[in-house]
Amino acid sequence: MRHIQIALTKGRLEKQIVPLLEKIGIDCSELKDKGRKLVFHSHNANVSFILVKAVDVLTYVEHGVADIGIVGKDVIMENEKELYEMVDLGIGRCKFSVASIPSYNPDSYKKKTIATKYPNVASAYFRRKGEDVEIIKIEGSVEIAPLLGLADAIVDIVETGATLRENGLIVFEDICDISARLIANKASLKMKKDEMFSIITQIEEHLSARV
Ligand SMILES: Nc1ncnc2c1ncn2[C@@H]1O[C@H](COP(=O)(O)OP(=O)(O)OP(=O)(O)O)[C@@H](O)[C@H]1O
Ligand SMILES: O=P(O)(O)OC[C@H]1O[C@H](OP(=O)(O)OP(=O)(O)O)[C@H](O)[C@@H]1O
Repeated sequence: MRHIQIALTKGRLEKQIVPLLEKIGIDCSELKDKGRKLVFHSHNANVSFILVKAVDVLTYVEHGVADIGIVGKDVIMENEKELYEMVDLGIGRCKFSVASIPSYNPDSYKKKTIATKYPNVASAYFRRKGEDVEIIKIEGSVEIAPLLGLADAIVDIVETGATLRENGLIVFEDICDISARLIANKASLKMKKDEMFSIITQIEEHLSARV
């Protein structure tokens, strides 16, 4: 069996993907007891894992350093890359929404300012609606922007809605649902076809048996 390198998004998704990999028989013991290490090996399969930031998962997979990546649809939508999106893993579920303070008027004709960590997703959404908006890129804690008047509204991820609620914001429009995806390097799918499809098919079978 040829070696398969899997790039995992550090944080939320990493924790949710481990049970799925274990269900298809890939040992993840090093990942569960990881300390500060960033590279891990499976003890029963010729598979290793790297833990990187979400957008870097795309970069490692696009360049073929990783054969497979696990990353949110939000990150795929924001960053155009040359890779294959193979499986909706059904984990890391959340949505993209437009949110603001209750006095925000989404139908106003005044040009709006939108704060977001996802400028490409936000501008594409408003372009589709035929609205010309100004986008301000923010790196985190985006909910503060409408509260302090930096922006009229935000485009951000909503999962439980707690962050919006606790900051007095409400959802005005839902843009789309998000979940984690298995992505693959194009060349790896050809060069390591058997190993790649063995992993992908087992994951698909496991997911379809669950529903
Ligand atoms: N409540 C949530 N907030 C953010 N992302 C979520 C949430 N729920 C699920 N996700 C998914 O989990 C992925 C990883 O989120 P995580 O917060 O771990 O990383 P990040 O926000 O990209 O990184 P960082 O916080 O280090 O900037 C997201 O890209 C998204 O697809
Ligand atoms: O609907 P909820 O369950 O409250 O989750 C949504 C929040 O989680 C994310 O932030 P994250 O924790 O990644 O921090 P950030 O603000 O630094 O991006 C997202 O940007 C929202 O702020």
